[in-house]
Amino acid sequence: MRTVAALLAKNLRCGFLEADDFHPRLNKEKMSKGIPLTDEDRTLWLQSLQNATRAKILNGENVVLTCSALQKRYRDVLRVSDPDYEAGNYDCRVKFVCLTASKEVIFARVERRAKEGKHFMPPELLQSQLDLLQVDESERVIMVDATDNPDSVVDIIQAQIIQNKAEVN
Ligand SMILES: Nc1ncnc2c1ncn2[C@@H]1O[C@H](COP(=O)(O)OP(=O)(O)OP(=O)(O)O)[C@@H](O)[C@H]1O
Ligand SMILES: O=C(O)[C@H](O)[C@@H](O)[C@H](O)[C@H](O)CO
Repeated sequence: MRTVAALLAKNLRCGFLEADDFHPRLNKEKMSKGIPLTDEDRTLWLQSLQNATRAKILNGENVVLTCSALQKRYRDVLRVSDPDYEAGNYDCRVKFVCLTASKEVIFARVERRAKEGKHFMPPELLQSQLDLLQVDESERVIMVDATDNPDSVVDIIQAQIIQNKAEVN
């Protein structure tokens, strides 16, 4: 996500936030030992992400946030960043993009990155993340194939955002 999000933010000429930077040290230590976080571990983290994106929105800015917002209830916390959000209104200012790939592709990418010492996330945690992933069509999450090259992925995301806007208006 970081790869694609950084490019998207550059194209949109806006800021970019990485949710991993908001984890307390204990959460990162837990994950690096191969222990999945609990909902309790995620509560303050999601709240701090909500605060950060809300500050951008209130300042009239766009922002791209990379975040494993795996569950609808996590995404709902982030939707509240939009001061005009009304529960269940999935056309609010907070848009979600889910980058999709097979478990094998994601595992290989995460494994390579971990071996290079570039990230705390061990690939063994992937299954616990996939077990939590929940996306319902009615939520209008934009689904994009992450096996394309990053430039194409970004083009597709931008086109999809425009199309969704046209459908709502
Ligand atoms: N479209 C792509 N094609 C090939 N490799 C990619 C692509 N996108 C990302 N990668 C590679 O996959 C690895 C993980 O990518 P990235 O760091 O963007 O993922 P992430 O979703 O931010 O991960 P996490 O959620 O664990 O932080 C990186 O080594 C990156 O170079
Ligand atoms: O809620 C969580 O379990 C965490 O946020 C994870 O999703 C990782 O931090 C992420 O996948 C690695 O970037």
